[in-house]
Amino acid sequence: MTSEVLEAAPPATRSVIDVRGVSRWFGNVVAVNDITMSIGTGVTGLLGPNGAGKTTLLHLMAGLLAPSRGEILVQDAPVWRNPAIYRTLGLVVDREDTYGFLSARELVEATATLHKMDHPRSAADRAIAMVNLGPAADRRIATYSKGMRQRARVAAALVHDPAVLLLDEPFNGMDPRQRLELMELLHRMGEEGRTVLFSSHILEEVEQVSQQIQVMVAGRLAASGDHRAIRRLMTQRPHEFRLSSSNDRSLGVALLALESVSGVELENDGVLVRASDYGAFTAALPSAARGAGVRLYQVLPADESLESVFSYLIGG
Ligand SMILES: Nc1ncnc2c1ncn2[C@@H]1O[C@H](COP(=O)(O)OP(=O)(O)OP(=O)(O)O)[C@@H](O)[C@H]1O
Repeated sequence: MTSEVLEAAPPATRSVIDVRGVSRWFGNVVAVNDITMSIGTGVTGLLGPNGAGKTTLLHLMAGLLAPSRGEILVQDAPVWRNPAIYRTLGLVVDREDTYGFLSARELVEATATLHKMDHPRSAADRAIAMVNLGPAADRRIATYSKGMRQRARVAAALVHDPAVLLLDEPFNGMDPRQRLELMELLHRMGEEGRTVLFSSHILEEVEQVSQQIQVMVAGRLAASGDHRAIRRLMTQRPHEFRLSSSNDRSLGVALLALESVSGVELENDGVLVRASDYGAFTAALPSAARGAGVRLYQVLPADESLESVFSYLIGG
């Protein structure tokens, strides 16, 4: 499985974004390494740890960066050196800086004017309503919260009603309510037949919004498919847990009898358990402890860092 892409399920719809053997390097750094993927309509999550190359890939898709190798098509047209494609695309970059002296309405309207829309004012009103920024739209952006600023940028990216919307870490810095609102907006846009691709380094976040997930690690495409299949790939793998209980030795003995456990180690203040199957182990643990007459105090994954999950996925 080392460098092979784990194809968990075929894309649900016809391809809108076609990435064909694309690489991009900066000097010696290979940010995107020979990626081939197709993204259909609806919402797709681009999941990967920091530095995986997500931003670079999104910028390549938006026609902001030239591929060092390969090509990207959006609706069958190449994106690089093709300004006409900007009508089709909206990009929300992962940056805080927006012109703070403008109001959201001015920013969004200016963007509509740049797109040479016939009625920039009404297009701006529509986009602002879509992101629920109405009451604050005439205040200076400098006075906004992080989440509001993000929504102003989303409105600017949406103003020309693009078929494809790309968002780089759009949930960063949002509070739970703003997050939910943006999730609903992305859902709605996907259901309307648009192609929405957003990046994130949080699996739970991606799962909540998108059926389809593309996983990137160290510049490469590590896995691709339906969110349930990706979750399975990430959970049905060797896993370590640190447990503490009323009697660690008895617990250790009981756990060794489980088929899903491949090793048990007594530590100073607990037990380290190696489980061959995350799902099976967590399901069996409570009754195993009960059966041994042991009270569980704490169950903590010992290797839950996202990096360890990803390095497992790419066989590292
Ligand atoms: N303009 C550039 N010049 C040199 N190196 C770059 C440039 N842009 C990106 N890189 C490098 O390419 C790699 C991928 O970066 P990229 O920002 O695309 O990753 P990412 O997945 O978006 O990560 P993050 O979530 O941290 O932004 C990193 O090693 C980064 O340092």
